[in-house]
Amino acid sequence: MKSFEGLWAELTAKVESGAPDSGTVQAVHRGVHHVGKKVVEEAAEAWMAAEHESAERAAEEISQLLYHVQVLMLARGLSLDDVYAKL
Ligand SMILES: N=c1c2ncn([C@@H]3O[C@H](COP(=O)(O)OP(=O)(O)OP(=O)(O)O)[C@@H](O)[C@H]3O)c2ncn1[C@@H]1O[C@H](COP(=O)(O)O)[C@@H](O)[C@H]1O
Repeated sequence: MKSFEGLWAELTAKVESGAPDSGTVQAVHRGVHHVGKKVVEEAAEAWMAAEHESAERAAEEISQLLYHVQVLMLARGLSLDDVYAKL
C-alpha cells in the first residue's frame, strides 16, 4: 500500500529523471495553470463523492486529489518540507 510520502518519493524521482511515458512528468511540464485546474476539478469530485457516494468512492476521489496536489507542488517547485512547515 502506498503512503503520501511514498507517492511523493515516486513522483519526485519521475520528474527528476524526466520519464517520457509518465503522465506526471507531462503534467508538470504543462505547468501550474494546467495542474491547478486539475486540482480544482478533483476537489469538486472528492466533495461530490464524499457527499453523495460510498465511502470507497470518496476514498478513491480523495486519493486522486492528493495525487494532483503533489503534482501542483512539483509544478511550483515546492517540497514536502515547504508545506509541512506551514502545518
Ligand atoms: N496515483 C496516481 C493518480 N491519481 C490520479 N491520477 C491521474 O488522474 C486521473 C484521474 O482523473 P479523472 O478521474 O478526471 O480521470 P480522467 O478524466 O481519465 O483524467 P484526465 O483525462 O482528465 O487526465 C487519472 O487518469 C490519472 O491521469 C494519477 N496518476 C498517477 N498516479 C500514480 O503516480 C505514479 C506515477 O504515475 P505516472 O506519472 O503516470 O508514471 C504511479 O504510482 C501512479 O499510480
